[in-house]
Amino acid sequence: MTTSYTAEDRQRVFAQLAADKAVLASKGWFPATSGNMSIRLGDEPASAAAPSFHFAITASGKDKSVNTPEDFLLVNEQGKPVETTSLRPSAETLIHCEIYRLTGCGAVYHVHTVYNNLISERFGDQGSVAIKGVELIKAFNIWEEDAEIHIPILPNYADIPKIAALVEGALNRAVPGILLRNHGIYAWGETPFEAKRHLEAFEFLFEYEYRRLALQA
Ligand SMILES: CSCCC(=O)C(=O)COP(=O)(O)O
Ligand SMILES: [Zn+2]
Repeated sequence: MTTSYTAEDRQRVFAQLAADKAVLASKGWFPATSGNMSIRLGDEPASAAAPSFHFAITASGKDKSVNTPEDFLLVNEQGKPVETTSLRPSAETLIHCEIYRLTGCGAVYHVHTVYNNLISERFGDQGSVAIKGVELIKAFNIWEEDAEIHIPILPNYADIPKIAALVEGALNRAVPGILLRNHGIYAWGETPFEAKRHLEAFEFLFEYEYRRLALQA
């Protein structure tokens, strides 16, 4: 594959990942080394028609609340490293691959929080959670009044390829995120800025829904 990005692009993307990782870590969203993040390199959309692409992703098992020179590596559309490195890509890289392939997005961020775990468990049996009439739904570029969104929830198999195989069937094109039951949220966007905005909106909505249900109890 001829790459359409330079060494400077690689450094810029690693720096963006480091900056966003620090912000998400400051919110406590990477407990116990959990979570992973990736940003696609190059300008080509990762569509089915052009399935070759590279992305930078967090190395597996790292403490995401600290910055080191060994936090990120480059992989291809199959999740295989494309540079010589001792680092292992995230154990969940195949889920990132599938999200890029299906959506052509530019960044995928994944975090584990108490609220996303509780909501995914509460609504896991129905396969999605509905949230309606909250202003922050506009963060997903959904502007209709009193909008309702349905966030898909997948089972949390230990076998990551088994989860990745379910992403296509679960994807809701209007909603840039998927919950894994009792695990966490994957959120994506055309840019890292958008992926982070979507992630923050999801987490707000999960806390909102948890507290709304608690008020009713
Ligand atoms: C202790 S977290 C379990 C693995 C996980 O769900 C996760 O998000 C982090 O895995 P990675 O390989 O990306 O560090
Ligand atoms: Zn995870």
